[in-house]
Amino acid sequence: MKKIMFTGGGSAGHVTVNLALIPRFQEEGWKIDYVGSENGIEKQLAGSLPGVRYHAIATGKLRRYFDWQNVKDPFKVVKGAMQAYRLIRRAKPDVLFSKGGFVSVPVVLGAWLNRVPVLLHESDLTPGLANRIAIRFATGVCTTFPETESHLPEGKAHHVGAVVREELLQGDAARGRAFCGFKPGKPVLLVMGGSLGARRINEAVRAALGMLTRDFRIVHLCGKGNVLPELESPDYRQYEYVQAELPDVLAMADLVISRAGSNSIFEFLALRKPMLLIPLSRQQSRGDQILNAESFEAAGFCEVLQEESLTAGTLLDRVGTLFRDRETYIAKMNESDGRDALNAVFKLIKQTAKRAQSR
Ligand SMILES: CC(=O)N[C@H]1[C@@H](OP(=O)(O)OP(=O)(O)OC[C@H]2O[C@@H](n3ccc(=O)[nH]c3=O)[C@H](O)[C@@H]2O)O[C@H](CO)[C@@H](O)[C@@H]1O
Repeated sequence: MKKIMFTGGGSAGHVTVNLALIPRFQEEGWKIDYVGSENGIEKQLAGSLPGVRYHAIATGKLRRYFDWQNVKDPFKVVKGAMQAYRLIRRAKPDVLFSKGGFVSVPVVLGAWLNRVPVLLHESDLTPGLANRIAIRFATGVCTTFPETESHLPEGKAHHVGAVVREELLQGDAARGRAFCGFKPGKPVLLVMGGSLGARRINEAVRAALGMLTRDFRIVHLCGKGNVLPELESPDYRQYEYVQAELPDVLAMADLVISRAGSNSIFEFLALRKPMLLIPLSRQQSRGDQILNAESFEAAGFCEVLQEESLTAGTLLDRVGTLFRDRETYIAKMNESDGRDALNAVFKLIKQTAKRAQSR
C-alpha cells in the first residue's frame, strides 16, 4: 500500500491545500499520515478527518517580537525534530507533502534524513520563512502565482495555479441565506478577516455598519472571540469561523471584503466574487498579502485598500465603487486562467514518490 505524509499548519491557509488533496489520495487507496502541532488549527481541520492518522509534535514559533517563549522555543523545535525523525522512520511514507507554517520545518528535515522525497507548496507570491528553510531539502515547490518562480532556486518551481477545495464550488445560495436567516432582497456582503479574523477590518466594518446595512445584508466571519452579540440584527450576522457552511455562504455572497491571504483570494476568484482586499500591513507581517493583493489588482480582479488608509469612510467609498463596477470585475475574472491545479499537484506528488522508488 502506498503511503503519503502531509504537514503544514499554524493557520488555515497552511492546511487548506492538504484538505483538498487528502480525498484524492484516499480514493486511490493511499494510507494518510498528517503531522501537525498539538494546539494548531490543523489538528481541528485535518485531525478530525476519517482515515487520517494525526500525529502531534512539539513546535516552536518564529516571532517578530520579543517574548520569553523565544528562549524556550529552540528546545521545543529540537524536540519536535527528533519526534518527526522517529515518526517518519516508523511510518516510512513514500513521499512528504509540506504546505509550510512553522510546524513543517522539523518534519521536512526528518523526511530528508530518512531519505523520503519532499515536495513543498507555496500559496503566497513570495515564499514564507518555513518554505525558504525547507527548500534545500525538497525536490521541488508547487507555486500558486507564476511570479513566485523568480524567488526560488532555479529548477525547483512548478507553477500549478491555485488549489481550491472542490466542495467550495458546490455551494448553494438559498442554503446560505437560510443559514444566515437572510430574506431575499438586498445583496449580500461577506466580510472575511482571514482564518484568524482581523481586528482592524472588524472595527471599520462595525463603524460603518449603519450605512452598510442600508444597502446590504452582511455576513461577517470575524475570528475567535470577536462576535459582538449586541450588534446582531436581521441584516448583520456574525460567526467566528464557518466550516461546513462556507460553500453556501460563499455562493450567497455578491461582494466580499477580505484580507489578502492567498487561499481566500483564489477561492473568491474561482467563484467570481468582486472583492475589496485589505492586506495585512508590513508592520504585522512580511508583506506577503500586500504582494498578493497587488498582483490581483494588476489583473483587474479586485479593489485594494491599504490598512493605513482604512476608516469607516474609505471602506464605504470602496464598497460603493466595487458594487457599482461589479460586472467589470466579474468580466476580468472570467478571462482568468482556469487550470486544474488540484490535478497538477496530485500528479506531481505521485511522480515525486515514483522517482524516489526507481532510484
Ligand atoms: C495572519 C497570517 O499569517 N496570514 C497568512 C495565512 O492566512 P490565512 O490562514 O488567513 O490564509 P488564507 O486566506 O490563505 O486561507 C484561509 C482559509 O480558511 C478558510 N476559512 C476562512 C474563514 C472561515 O470562517 N472558514 C474557512 O474555512 C478560507 O476559505 C481559506 O481556505 O496564510 C496565507 C497563505 O499562506 C497567507 O497568505 C496569510 O498571509
